[in-house]
This record gives sequence, C-alpha cells and structure tokens, in this order.
Amino acid sequence: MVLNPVLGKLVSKRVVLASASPRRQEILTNVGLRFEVVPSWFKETLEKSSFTAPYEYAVETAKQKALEVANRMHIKHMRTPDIVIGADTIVSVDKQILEKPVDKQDAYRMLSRLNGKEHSVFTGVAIIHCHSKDNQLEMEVTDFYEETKVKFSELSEELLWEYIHSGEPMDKAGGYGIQALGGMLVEYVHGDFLNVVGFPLNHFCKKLAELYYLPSKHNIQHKKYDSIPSVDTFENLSDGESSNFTERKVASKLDHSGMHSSGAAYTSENTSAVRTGFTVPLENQNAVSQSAPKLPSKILELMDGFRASKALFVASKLKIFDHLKDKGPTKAVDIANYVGASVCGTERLLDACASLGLLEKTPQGYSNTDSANTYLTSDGKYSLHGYIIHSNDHLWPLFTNLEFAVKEGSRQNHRAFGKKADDLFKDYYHRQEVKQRFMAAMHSIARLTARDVATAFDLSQFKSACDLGGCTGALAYELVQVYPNLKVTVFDLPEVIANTSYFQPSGQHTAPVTFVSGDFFKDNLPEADLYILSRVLHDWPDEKIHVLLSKISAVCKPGSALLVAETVLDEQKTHPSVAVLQSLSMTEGKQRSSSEYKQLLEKYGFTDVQIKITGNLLDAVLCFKKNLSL
Ligand SMILES: Cc1cn([C@@H]2O[C@H](COP(=O)(O)OP(=O)(O)OP(=O)(O)O)[C@@H](O)[C@H]2O)c(=O)[nH]c1=O
Repeated sequence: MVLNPVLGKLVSKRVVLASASPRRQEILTNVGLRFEVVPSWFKETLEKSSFTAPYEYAVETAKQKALEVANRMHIKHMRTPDIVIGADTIVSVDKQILEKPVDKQDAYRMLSRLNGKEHSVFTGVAIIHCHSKDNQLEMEVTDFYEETKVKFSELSEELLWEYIHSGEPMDKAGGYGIQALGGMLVEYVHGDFLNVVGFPLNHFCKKLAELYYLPSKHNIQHKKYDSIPSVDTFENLSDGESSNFTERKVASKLDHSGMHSSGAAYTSENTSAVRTGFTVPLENQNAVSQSAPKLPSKILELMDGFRASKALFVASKLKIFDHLKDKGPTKAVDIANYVGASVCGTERLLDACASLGLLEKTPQGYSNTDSANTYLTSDGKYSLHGYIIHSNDHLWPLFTNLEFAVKEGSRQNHRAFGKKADDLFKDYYHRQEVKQRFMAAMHSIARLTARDVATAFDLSQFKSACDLGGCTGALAYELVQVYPNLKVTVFDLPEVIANTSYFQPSGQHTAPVTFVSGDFFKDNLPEADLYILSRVLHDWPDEKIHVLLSKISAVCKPGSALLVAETVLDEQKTHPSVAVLQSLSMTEGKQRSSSEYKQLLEKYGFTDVQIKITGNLLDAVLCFKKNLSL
C-alpha cells in the first residue's frame, strides 16, 4: 500500500534510485515506493569553491549522479527509465563542506570540527523524468534541497575515538550516522530528521505533488505548493503523460546557458528541461498552447512501433549497416545496388532509418550513427544483429499470431511455421541455418549482458564454474577475463557444442573455458563450485525446472553456489516490460519476481539468496547450497 497518493502516481512508472546508500533505499522502500537501484558512477569531485553556497554543491552533485544513471541506462543498457532519483548529503560547518571521511583520521578531523557546535546537513535531490524519443534521451530535471540543523554535545576525545572505531562513520557524510550510534552525540535537531539520514522524504513528496498536481487554468500562475495535497485534491490528478508534469514542461523555458558534463543543455531553474539532440517544437515554447489537447505520444509511439521494428529488421537483414560501416556518406542508389533492391524502396527505408536515429542523412548521402556501428553491424563485439534477425524470422511470425496465442493460451508455432514444436529447442536445432541463427541471437544478448552478470557479485572465491546451457560460451569467456583463476565448463547439447567454434573470441586466451556436450535434464552434470543458469529458467515449465534444480542441488556440495541470470520482475510483475512482453511468446515457462526466485531456489536447498538488479537486460541471483552441518 502506498499511503501517500503522490507516491501512488509513481506506481506504474519505472523508477530508478541512482544511489548506493542503503539508508535512501530504506526510506523510500518504507513508504511503499517500488524502484530499481542503479548506483551512480559519477565521481563526487565537483570543485567546491565554484559554488557560492554549500547546498548548490549538493544539488549539482545529486543532479550529476542522476544524469549519469539516466544516460547510462539509455545508451549502454538501452533501458530508458521513467524517473531517476539522485541525492547527495553533505554536512556544512564554518562554510566548509564535509563529505564521507576517507579514513579514521579524516573521520576524527570531521567529528572534532562538529564537536559542541551546531552545523547544517544539506541533502540535494534531483528528480529526472526521462523519455526516449527517436532514440534520443529527453530529460526534465527537477531539483531541490533541504537543510536540517544539528547540534553536537561537547564530546571527549575518548568518546570520539570509540565512536570512530565502531566503523559507523566511514560511509556517512560528516562522519556520523544520526540514526544509529551517532544519535548519542546529538543534542538537538531542527528540521527533517530523515534529511540528515540521507533523504528529505517530506520535501520529496511536496515536490512530486507540485509536479503531478493538475492546477486549473486560473491558478496555474499563482498556485503555491507548500504542502502535500490532501487525498481529495488528488482526485484531480491525471495519469501518466496527461499529468501536470507535461503541462509544466510546456511552460518551462529552455535556457541554453547551462551544459552538463555530457554536453546536454539544461536550465538552472527549479524545474528544467534537458534535451539531447533535438529541437523544441515551436508550440512548446509558447505557454498559450497549454490549453490545447496534448498528443498521446506514448500511445502513438506504440501504434507505430511495429513499423519501426520492421524497418530495423529489414535494414539489418539487407546488411545495410554492415555496408555503411567505416564508409563516408553513401548515396541511396549505391546502397540499393549493393543490396540488390529497388532504388525507391531503399531510399524510403534509409529515410525511415534516419528518422529512427539509426542512420545519419546529409546531402552527401547516408552513414551509420555511432550506435549503428556498435550494435547493428554484424561483427561488432556488442552486435545485436543475431537477435534482430531472430526477432524478424522467429518472433515476428509468432507475434503476428498473438491474438490466437492469447485466446488459446499457447505458443503458435503451428500457425507461424506450419509445424508444432513438441520440444522448445527441437525446431531450432533441426536445420543448420536455424541453429546458427538461434545461437547468434543468444550470443548477442549474452555478449551485451555478460560483464554486468559476471560482476554483479564477487565470484573470486570460486575455482570452477559450469555454465549450464552456456551456448556459445560468451558468459564463460567474460567470467574468465574478470576472474583469472576461474575455470569454466560450458555444458550444452551436442548440436550446440559442435557449432561453438565460430563464436570463439579472437585474441583471448581460451584455455580456461572448456565445452562439454550433454543434456542437463538427462546427463550427469560436470563438477563445479559454481553452477550457472543464464536465461534458462524462464523457458521451462515447472516439471522440467524441478528435474533441473533437483539435479543441481544434488551435485552441489555444501558451500557451492548457483548463479541465475534472468530479468527479475518487480513484485507486481509489470516491469521491466522487456520481460513482461517476452512472456507473450507463451513458452511453457514464466518470468519471476525476486520473491519467486527466492522461494524457488530455497525449495531446492539453496540459502542466502541475493538478488542484484543490474540495470542491464539480465539481473543476477546468487544463492548457496545449504551447509548440512548448520
Ligand atoms: C549525516 C548522515 C549521513 N548519512 C549517510 O551519508 C551518506 C552521504 O553520502 P552521499 O554521497 O550523499 O551518498 P552515498 O552513500 O555515497 O550514496 P550515493 O547516492 O550512491 O552517492 C548517505 O549514504 C547518507 O545516508 C547517514 O546515514 N546518517 C547521517 O546522519
């Protein structure tokens, strides 16, 4: 339950907390907000002397933390969140800014400065609303700060050192945690206590109310938002894109005076627009247009989505991106000749790709965008070409029959391909060409996700791993790069193992990876300290999973572990949509939430189940075989 209706407005949104702070996670979880945690990689190294007031530093740092995550998720992980929240807490005393101490001596220096005095704790917060339009990331930044005054008692040296040796100060601004032992140092607090802990919840809710409350025409200029509206008021709230958030966006002026580190312009106003690579439509610069009905852009985008997907598929199939790689601008007629297609048809396809941000068009011709070079050419390290072709040749026909799939509740292989696959993978492996296509598709996703899966947990304690259904070995090769002492066995069907040589990485020492053929439902599993199931569990029905997990549990020695890589659903099972939409293929398996994975794995004797949402297409779940002596 979400008590506060403002937070309720976020229920259907993909919210990301760009913070590693466990306190922030707890404060927001406690009020029922559902979000994904993607810690920011932004280094807190802004030049403090360039800010006139300490809170400006906290706000800017919060903003940069959130922008970094929004950009990374959009570009690197191709998962654009709806909202990214960033925060930064600092302590200010005698015009100095104190952050987290670097060591015990530093903690002592900080606590001594605070001793017996009043200081201010500032938390800067940035709320970034993101939209992906024509593959460009559009962001709207709202930021604010909260100040709380805290006074320390006069404390003895001995007490300060005792406190420092407790270890508590090290990951906390100013070197103390008011919510725990540090509470004993504090004489009084004036202001929001949670602001000191790391997140000004009350101010955050007010800010959301400001963003989502739809004011009438009369009060649009004058309404002051200094309280969280009552539930009644919230009956005026509208949903999603028709909310006041869009209204405010229309009213905001675009001020190109500010540039953030990635070069996108944003205003320094409280609510501001960050726009990357696009111009503001004229009507949006004019506040008069507020009364005009807004385009339901999300719905229109969905309505057209199939055309966009198919344009991408056909351009990939015709190898247009391969042809344009490392080439200057090329005329449509030359591309048409190369691909053996009509000039007029090719030109329309090229224009469509340019409009989707996949190609660049100049008077000299068409060329690849950077992301086309990286992801759409067939031989790139992070090429998605294999998965795109699989989507066109396999998923598209299945989804064309979605209506039957929903009505009958079953996979539509017979309608799509004229035959019923009695076993999920039999059809794939029947023909060489289909087998290669499927392996290339799996390879694409594995390459793109391998680093995040391999580093989601510290696996350096394991000497040997066995990747069950490890296909081309993409994850295995990544694991041995990250953990040089690890040896990985890739275990997969003989038909798969026979075709893996094509996918071996070049220029990498391949010895720590070996391939063993077998059927993980029937054959003995190779011995290992760590078993891996990447993108396996969601494909199979409960009976098959029972066979597989029972076998793994039986061979796993106490203390050994199982790493599962899947897209983990939120508890409501509506996000991330990539997994929810995948379910529509109607395989007999299913996607699961964190609690479902935990329950499933515990049922087979695994404990200490830890789940890491990576922000990439695959998340990671690590669990350990129960120690019998416990
Ligand atoms: C004064 C005080 C601070 N904190 C913690 O101090 C960190 C500040 O550092 P930050 O840079 O704002 O955040 P972070 O922890 O580095 O996380 P991130 O957002 O990823 O930068 C946050 O954790 C806060 O809770 C407490 O837990 N209790 C207190 O009384």
